[in-house]
Amino acid sequence: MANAMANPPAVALVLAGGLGTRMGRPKQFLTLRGRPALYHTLRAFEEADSVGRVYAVGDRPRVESLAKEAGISKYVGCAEPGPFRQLSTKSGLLLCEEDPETVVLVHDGSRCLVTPDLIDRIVGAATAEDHPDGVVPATPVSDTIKVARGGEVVKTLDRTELRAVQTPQAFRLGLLRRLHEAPDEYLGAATDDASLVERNGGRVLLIEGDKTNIKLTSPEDLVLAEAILAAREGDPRPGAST
Ligand SMILES: Nc1ccn([C@@H]2O[C@H](COP(=O)(O)OP(=O)(O)OP(=O)(O)O)[C@@H](O)[C@H]2O)c(=O)n1
Ligand SMILES: C[C@](O)(CO)[C@H](O)COP(=O)(O)O
Repeated sequence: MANAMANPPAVALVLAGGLGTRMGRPKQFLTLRGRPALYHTLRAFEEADSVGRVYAVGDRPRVESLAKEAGISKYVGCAEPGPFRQLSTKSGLLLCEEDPETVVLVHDGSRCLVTPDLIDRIVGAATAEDHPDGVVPATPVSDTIKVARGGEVVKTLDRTELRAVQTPQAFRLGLLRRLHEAPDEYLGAATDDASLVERNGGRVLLIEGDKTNIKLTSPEDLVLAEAILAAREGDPRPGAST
């Protein structure tokens, strides 16, 4: 009980706005294994013990009806999306009514293969004694990454130091909300939330991510996502139940 008081359950902020330009349509409502992508995302947070409440950002009527269909008992509310990712995060953070010390998990709704295990590991690291300013799941990079300019290689990076980062990313609610008071141009240059903490001099801890926690970005990702879900459900034939 004392431990539960020291570490109140985290809240999740699931981003589901955006146009899906690279996918050709908003991807959070695309069907995977017979369910909208966002359904799978919300279910993972519902099943994660470390999460007490779930907020979303997106088209409110659609998100609410989906949360109901998915049986999300932790669902609290949905904020209006902004014109780009960080303004959607900001909008969602303003809806969160918890104490500033509460851990907030910002997650791409389009990472619909996130697991309760990964979520709980992130919260565990965020509430550990050494109290990092941010916790981010990451995987080693397997391709060689080159810096290019005008179609020509400028240099090749040392990939032993490179990590591909994912969401959920965990922070203290008060800190992340304060960092989102920055001008829109500054927020617009950030491609994830952790980079705002880094630029503010904060300490961001990396924990082992999950290779299957892919982000639906372009059409070919759907094939992979279907296959991963099928394997998790013990079905060797991707798409067989859709
Ligand atoms: N204005 C935005 C843009 C993105 N997102 C969310 O942020 C996550 C990552 O965004 P991204 O993959 O870039 O989505 P889109 O902006 O829709 O895609 P694109 O860049 O191809 O248009 C997604 O879960 C998306 O729903 C959001 O809530 N609000
Ligand atoms: C936050 C993120 O998922 C970390 O990998 C990624 O930066 C989002 O990028 P997007 O272009 O907004 O999809």
